[in-house]
Parts: sequence; C-alpha cells; structure tokens
Amino acid sequence: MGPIDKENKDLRRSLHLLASKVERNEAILRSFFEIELRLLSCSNLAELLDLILIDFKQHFRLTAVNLILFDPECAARCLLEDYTPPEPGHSLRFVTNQRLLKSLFPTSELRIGELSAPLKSIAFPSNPYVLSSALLPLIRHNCLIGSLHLGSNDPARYSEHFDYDYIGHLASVIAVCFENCINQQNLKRLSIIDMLTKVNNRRAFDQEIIRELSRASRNKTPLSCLFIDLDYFKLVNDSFGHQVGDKVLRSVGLLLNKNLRKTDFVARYGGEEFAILLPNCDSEKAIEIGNQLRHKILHMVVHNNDNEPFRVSASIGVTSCCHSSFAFDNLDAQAHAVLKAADEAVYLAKEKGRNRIEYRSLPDMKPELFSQLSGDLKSI
Ligand SMILES: Nc1nc2c(ncn2[C@@H]2O[C@H](COP(=O)(O)OP(=O)(O)OP(=O)(O)O)[C@@H](O)[C@H]2O)c(=O)[nH]1
Repeated sequence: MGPIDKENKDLRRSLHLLASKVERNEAILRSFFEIELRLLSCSNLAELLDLILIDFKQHFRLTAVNLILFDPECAARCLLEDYTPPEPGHSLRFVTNQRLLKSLFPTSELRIGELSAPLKSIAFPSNPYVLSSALLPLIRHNCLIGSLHLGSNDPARYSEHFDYDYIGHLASVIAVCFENCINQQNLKRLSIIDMLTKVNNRRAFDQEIIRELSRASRNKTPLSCLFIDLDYFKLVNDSFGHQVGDKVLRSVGLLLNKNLRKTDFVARYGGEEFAILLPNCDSEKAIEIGNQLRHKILHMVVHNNDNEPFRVSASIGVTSCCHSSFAFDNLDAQAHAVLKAADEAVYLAKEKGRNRIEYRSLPDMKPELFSQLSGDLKSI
C-alpha cells in the first residue's frame, strides 16, 4: 500500500468516525427536542411531574430521576393533593427554604459527573447504584426554584470533561414549565374558590352540577343536593360585627369540608348560603347527612370579639334526582329544577321555624315543563 492509499484509508476512517459522531449528536438533539415539546405541552403539574419522574427515566435510559421543588407557601403541594409520585419517598421532595438547594448549587451551575458521598445522599437518597449524574438547577427570575437529578449506573454517562449545553437548556425549559403550570393552575383555582370560606364558589357549583347530573344520568345513580342557609345571620352581623359574621362563615365552610366525602362538592352559593352536591346518594341518605350537618352546625361554638361563645343554626333544603327523574337531553333544565326544589325546601324550613330540614321532590321532568322551569328560575 502506497503512502497515498494509507492516507486515504486514515481519512476515510476519520470521516466515518466524524459521520457517526454527527449522527449520534443529531439523535441526542432530536430526543431532547422531542422531550422539550412534550414538556411544553403539559397542562398541569401532575402531568409535568409524571413526564419528568417516569418518562424521563425511560426516554434517557436513566437509573434514577429525583426532583426537589422549592415550595415556600405550599402552592405546589395544594395543587397536588391527590398526586402520588411514582416512587413514593424520595423521587419528589418539597423544601420551604433554600438551604438544601444552595448546598447543591453554590454557584447556581449545572453539576456533572461523580458525586461526593454527602451530595449523593442528598441528591439520590435511595439510589446507591447511581455512579454518575447531572444535577440541574431550576432557576426562574434569578431564584432557585428546584433541582432535578438525573442519575446513571454508567460511570462514564455524565463526565465533567464534556459539554452539556443541551442539558442546561432543558433545565431552563423545565423551570419555565413548572412556573407556568403552577401559575395557570393557581389562577384556575382562584377563579372557582370563594376567598372568604375557601370552599368552591357559585360559579364552580353551577359547572359542577351539570357535570354531576351528566355523570348520574350516564351511570343511572342518584344525585342529591342540599341548600344550607344560616338562620338569623343578619342578627350575628348586627350584634357582633361583620368580622365575626365572616368568622362564622369560615367555620361553617371548614365544618362542611371536614364532614363530607371527597367526592361531595361544597360551595358557598350566596351570602350565608352553602350548596352541596352528594353524588350517588339517594333522598333518604341525603336527609340523614343533612341532619348530621345541621346538628354539627348547631353545636359549633364561635367566639365573638369579647371571646364570648355563641352558636348559630341552619335551615336545610334537600332534593334528589333518581334515574326516573332525569331529563337526559336537557341538563340545564334539570339543574334549574334541582336548584329550585332545594331553594323551595329551604324556604319551607325557614317558614316552619328554622333549624330544621325539609325535603322537596323534583317535578316530573316532562319536556314541555323545561321552558316553564327555566323561566321560573330566573327569579331565584
Ligand atoms: N359577615 C358577612 N355577612 C354577610 C356576608 N354575605 C352576606 N352577609 C349577611 O347575611 C345576612 C343575611 O340576612 P337575611 O337574608 O336577612 O337572612 P337572615 O338574617 O339569616 O335570616 P333568615 O335567613 O331568614 O334566617 C345579611 O345581613 C348580609 O349582610 C358576608 O360575606 N359576610
């Protein structure tokens, strides 16, 4: 083989090596691009967490993915009440101050390579098989809002000798996604919450009753509705002041939330009126639950500004839909009928002396009644 042939052979080998490196880099970039699109399309925090804690592991062939989120006011945890992380324990942690995050990122920079034992115990407390890792600081508006830990059992997977610009970019995208999901969900939550009592507001109730009616008619299950109206509430305000009145409303909201099932729906419907939806609950059970609530409200002790105890009572109206009383093709009219019946039942309870419960059945839901009902209800 002449010198030119040898040179050509070497060049071909180098070219081949370069081409496969380009291919590998392209594959990495494609894979990051794909995950970036998925991150940006997450519409809520639980979805985002599942993507990071479960899908990242498969997508990037990792041994462990752990996350620490800075959540000083429990905003994220409030939104995740029903969320269970894929590996309960250490895969997802919340911190209320920045001490831990600062110890992981003293210079706010990406950490790549092998970790010291103390850092490993913080970043991967239950993953002894992690031999190399990338710790990504999640930063928004110059504040560390979290830390994402990608761990591999391959000691050469993450090395401080290589450049990881794309991982740094991924960290920025993830930080933005967290901020967006939390803000969006909080805004949505605020729009359906009554700020005084922290139960749902009337708007949320009006949406929920349609959802529940639809579910009940589909599943052929009963649905009951309670209206709870506090008695002589004006007197509470007039005697003790508006602030004490507010305290009563807050206490009643808390009491209702505490004493109902997770699937029940509590809302403040008006000034001193609460409305409750009880899915899969027939009239008999609804009256029993209403009576229990009435007793609990009656025995609830509130203190006025002079720390003197006093009590309030409530009048309760109940109505129930069962399979035979559903108008399947007109849920709005059905909802109007339910609200009208519950409202009339409260009125009756007031008339009969207050601190009592009354039941009002729904009218026969014949189609010709719908327009009449909708008209009637405008006056409620
Ligand atoms: N403190 C406080 N009072 C409220 C709020 N919203 C409505 N109210 C008061 O609730 C009272 C309702 O009075 P009424 O409708 O006369 O009813 P009531 O005094 O409870 O009498 P009955 O319902 O007939 O037993 C009014 O004084 C309202 O000002 C609120 O957010 N906070």
